[in-house]
Amino acid sequence: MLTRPRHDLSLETFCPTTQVHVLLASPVLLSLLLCSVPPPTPPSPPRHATPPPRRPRPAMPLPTMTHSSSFLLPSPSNPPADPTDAVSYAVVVLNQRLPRFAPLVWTRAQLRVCADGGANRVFDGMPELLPGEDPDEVRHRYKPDAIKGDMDSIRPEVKEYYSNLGAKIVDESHDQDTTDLHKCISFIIRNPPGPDNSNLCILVLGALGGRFDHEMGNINVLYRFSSIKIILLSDDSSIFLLPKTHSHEIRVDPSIEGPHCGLIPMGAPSSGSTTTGLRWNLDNTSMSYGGLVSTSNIVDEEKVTVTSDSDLIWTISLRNHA
Ligand SMILES: Nc1ncnc2c1ncn2[C@@H]1O[C@H](COP(=O)(O)OP(=O)(O)OP(=O)(O)O)[C@@H](O)[C@H]1O
Ligand SMILES: Cc1ncc(C[n+]2csc(CCO)c2C)c(N)n1
Repeated sequence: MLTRPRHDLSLETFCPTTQVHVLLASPVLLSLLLCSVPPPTPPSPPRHATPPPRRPRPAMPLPTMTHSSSFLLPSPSNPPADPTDAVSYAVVVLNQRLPRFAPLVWTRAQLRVCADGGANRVFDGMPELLPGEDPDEVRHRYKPDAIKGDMDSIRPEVKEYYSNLGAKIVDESHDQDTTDLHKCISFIIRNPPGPDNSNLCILVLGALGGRFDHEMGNINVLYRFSSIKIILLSDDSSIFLLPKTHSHEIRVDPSIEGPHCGLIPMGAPSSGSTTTGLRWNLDNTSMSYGGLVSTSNIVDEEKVTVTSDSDLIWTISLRNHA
């Protein structure tokens, strides 16, 4: 409710008419009154000069961003009604044990990049994940398009092997300020597998577990490239950023993921986040790192929606057989 501003109080408010009449009857009192009367206040500006109080604008609905883990399904999901909506996937392999679904994700992707020692993991790990097959044939089939990084972890024979198969090998050891994952993401953005970056989704294998500084650096990449869809994957979890510029619809396929999930305001506090589809939903709730973060939440519906005034990290557990 608006209160009347102080400067609008007039003399009349202080001197009801009856009192003024009594005072006017005595000349002495009249002169006293004239002395004690404060100098006339400047006339208040006409009402129309004061801008009317601002009404809050009705909030523009945010565009919706949809998310799905269908790339983890053994057979590709229904093709989109409009083929221009088709997602183009790129995969980045980091220097960590390959998740069990690495061969599947590799096959789904149209561009495959190894971050330095990630090439060793593909060389050693793909034949291990496909035990019934000839290791040389597997290595030949799972050839990276590019290997990027500061090249202090790739073994010389692995480098030579993939170089002979035509992989692009880029030594960026001169840059000691960005991680190998960062370098790989920059490379993919400059060489997208689709017509542009609008329907690009980058799947990162081996981003979690292991060294904590690496894990935090990997999550930081989600923030540094917040306009690009990037999904960090391990055997147990999938993690991605929900930028505040959009409202989010997360399609959850219970055959491959859930029920455990989390929503974490890592970069900045949120003064209002709202969700549907979770066991413990938020209703314009504040969250902060150091205050409320949503962990051990449970997905209750196959569609989860999230809107927030801050970028949030979404994470969901992956089922063991995915
Ligand atoms: N233990 C780990 N946990 C999580 N991610 C890792 C781990 N080790 C490596 N990575 C990821 O794999 C990428 C390549 O790692 P690699 O060991 O080849 O190089 P590095 O010199 O340790 O990494 P960087 O040059 O990026 O500091 C790293 O940038 C990081 O993203
Ligand atoms: C404040 C600060 N901390 C650490 C590094 C070192 N660093 C960051 S990323 C990276 C890997 C390069 O492949 C290295 C060595 C830095 N430059 N600045």
